[in-house]
Amino acid sequence: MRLISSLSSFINAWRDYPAEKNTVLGNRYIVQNMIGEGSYGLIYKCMDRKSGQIVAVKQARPSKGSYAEHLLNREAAILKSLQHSHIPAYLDLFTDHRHIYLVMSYMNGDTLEDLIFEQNQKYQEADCVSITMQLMELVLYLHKQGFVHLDLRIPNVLFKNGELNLIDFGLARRIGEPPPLRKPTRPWFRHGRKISSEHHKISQESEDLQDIGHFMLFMLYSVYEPESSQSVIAERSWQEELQLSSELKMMIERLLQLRDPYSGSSEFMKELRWLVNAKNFPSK
Ligand SMILES: Nc1ncnc2c1ncn2[C@@H]1O[C@H](COP(=O)(O)OP(=O)(O)OP(=O)(O)O)[C@@H](O)[C@H]1O
Repeated sequence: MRLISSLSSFINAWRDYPAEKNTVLGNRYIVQNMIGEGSYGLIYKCMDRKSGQIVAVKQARPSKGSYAEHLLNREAAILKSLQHSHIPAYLDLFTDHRHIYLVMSYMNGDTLEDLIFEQNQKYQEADCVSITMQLMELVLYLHKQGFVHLDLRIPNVLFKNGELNLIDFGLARRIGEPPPLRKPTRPWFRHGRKISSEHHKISQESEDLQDIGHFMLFMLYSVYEPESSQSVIAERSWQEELQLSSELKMMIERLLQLRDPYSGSSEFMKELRWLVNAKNFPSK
């Protein structure tokens, strides 16, 4: 059994072996380096020899077969319908040696995941609120266009010189469209209260809002220091571990549907703006 599983991982690693520097994809895009490796895609920074532009080229991960191709095709269709300077622009979709590639504009920045876990950036409440406002501008745009992102996580937000870019529209869909074939699971924070079955009946817009709640908690945990006096590490909820203002705590609880959920992204944005004014936080 163990032999079969190590053989299959070996085969998958071989199938997903990334393209080398200077490989020409689709007879047009020259690989500079691989910039990302997600569960469903391999992403390269390339030079488009036709336009001379630097672009991002995402290949459906060969070992993930038709599901990865399905996600890449969806992502291409959605990017085609969007036009925003902080969302990658659709440029091309092509097949080369039976592999599918999506070409999009190259977005600058480090992921918020790298900033927190590799570069040890710390986000206080004011930073968290101002970054969330920037992200919400994009989420509001998406929702107004009739789409939901459904994967608003720290590895999908890029940050550079105070500018925020949103990527990875592989799980995004039109509001009202049936869910994708399957959806990756994500880590959840321990809550002070159990989520009732009532709360599972959530609209798609509020799925994005729930993700924003977790997104904010990741930022806020960057300044969390466990108490050294605790001899036994008891499991505590985020409400107990983080020292948040009562207003922000209540807003996150509403996002996570632990109390009276928001009616939609506009209501949450209105509250965020109110909080920025009330606390005199920088809005950007
Ligand atoms: N348009 C882009 N511009 C710059 N970098 C990008 C772009 N798209 C993706 N990347 C880089 O590649 C990484 C992985 O991309 P992406 O999240 O789209 O892949 P994925 O396979 O869908 O990943 P996941 O398993 O996290 O869903 C990103 O974290 C980012 O560093």
